Amino acid sequence: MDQKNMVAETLAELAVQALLNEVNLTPKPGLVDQENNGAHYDLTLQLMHRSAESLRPVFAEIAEASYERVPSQELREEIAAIGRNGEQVMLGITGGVNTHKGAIWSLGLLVSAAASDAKLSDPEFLAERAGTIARFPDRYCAVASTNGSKVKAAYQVPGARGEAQLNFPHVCKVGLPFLQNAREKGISETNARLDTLLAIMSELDDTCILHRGGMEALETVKNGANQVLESGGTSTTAGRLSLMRLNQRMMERFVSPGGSADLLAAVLFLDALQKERSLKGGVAVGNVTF
Ligand SMILES: CC(C)(COP(=O)(O)OP(=O)(O)OC[C@H]1O[C@@H](n2cnc3c(N)ncnc32)[C@H](O)[C@@H]1O)[C@@H](O)C(=O)NCCC(=O)NCCS
Ligand SMILES: Nc1ncnc2c1ncn2[C@@H]1O[C@H](COP(=O)(O)OP(=O)(O)OP(=O)(O)O)[C@@H](O)[C@H]1O
Repeated sequence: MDQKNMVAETLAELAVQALLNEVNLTPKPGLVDQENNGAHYDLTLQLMHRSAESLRPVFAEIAEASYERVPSQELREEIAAIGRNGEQVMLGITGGVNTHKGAIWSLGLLVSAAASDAKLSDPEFLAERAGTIARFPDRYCAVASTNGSKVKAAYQVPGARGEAQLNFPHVCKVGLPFLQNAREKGISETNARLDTLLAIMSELDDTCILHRGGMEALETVKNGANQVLESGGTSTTAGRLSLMRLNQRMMERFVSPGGSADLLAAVLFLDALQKERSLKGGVAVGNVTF
């Protein structure tokens, strides 16, 4: 196996593991997890697993296409075609159900950035490069009426595309520092990840929530997530009770934070990649890697 294949296989494995770790994390409010299907009639844990596994070749193809290439419009358009095909692969596996559309987008861009230079390990630098790729126009992008496009027009929020084009602020400025901080406090890995999800939910304008429940539901979710963290987080009894109340409110409104789940997967991907590349000797100093 040559270097390019090795990089592609490793990145695809890390991306799939990030998706599996996100969906297996339990108990998440509104989302599919090991206890229940959250606010979803058409999703199950098994379907999410099958969908995640089906995306391995898609992420590998994105990595191969991006290997040792600088960001450009050409690269953007090439990986967009692979990403769109990935959505079809996903829909074929799930019988038309959207399991991982947002995740293909966010992780696909981060995989592309990581393949462009196999020595890069700094999460913020990788997110910045992914943002650079996302900011190039894609001439072949269909003007589709999606849930996200309707909500973005109605509420003037950046959505999945904006989050990437802004260099993933909810991953780099919210999720990753929160995860790191929770670990330093000695909080268990499961609770640290749950708290990280809540931190993202407390700030993100998630178009999944806006689409189903409008601004009132989004505010309820943001405030509720904040309350869990202010009660001490999911490792405390008060925090767990607050999480149960939030989950109940979300189930009543039938809303689910799919965008926050995708960005948690992005956090877990960048975190695992940094560990993997640091072990192999890639040391990031600021924006320069030696
Ligand atoms: C940008 C995408 C997600 C479409 O965005 P749009 O807002 O129209 O989408 P839609 O409502 O169908 O899905 C958005 C999904 O993003 C996630 N999401 C929601 N809110 C957010 C947010 N604020 N930040 C990040 N992700 C979010 C959710 O999972 C949601 O389901 C994407 O499907 C796309 O354009 N793909 C084209 C292929 C491509 O360019 N790929 C590039 C590399 S893979
Ligand atoms: N554990 C999870 N549970 C549910 N959704 C998730 C999970 N992880 C990620 N997601 C993301 O959530 C999105 C699916 O959310 P949702 O079902 O609300 O979207 P939709 O099918 O576009 O809208 P709707 O179901 O409101 O018509 C996917 O794009 C996926 O990436």
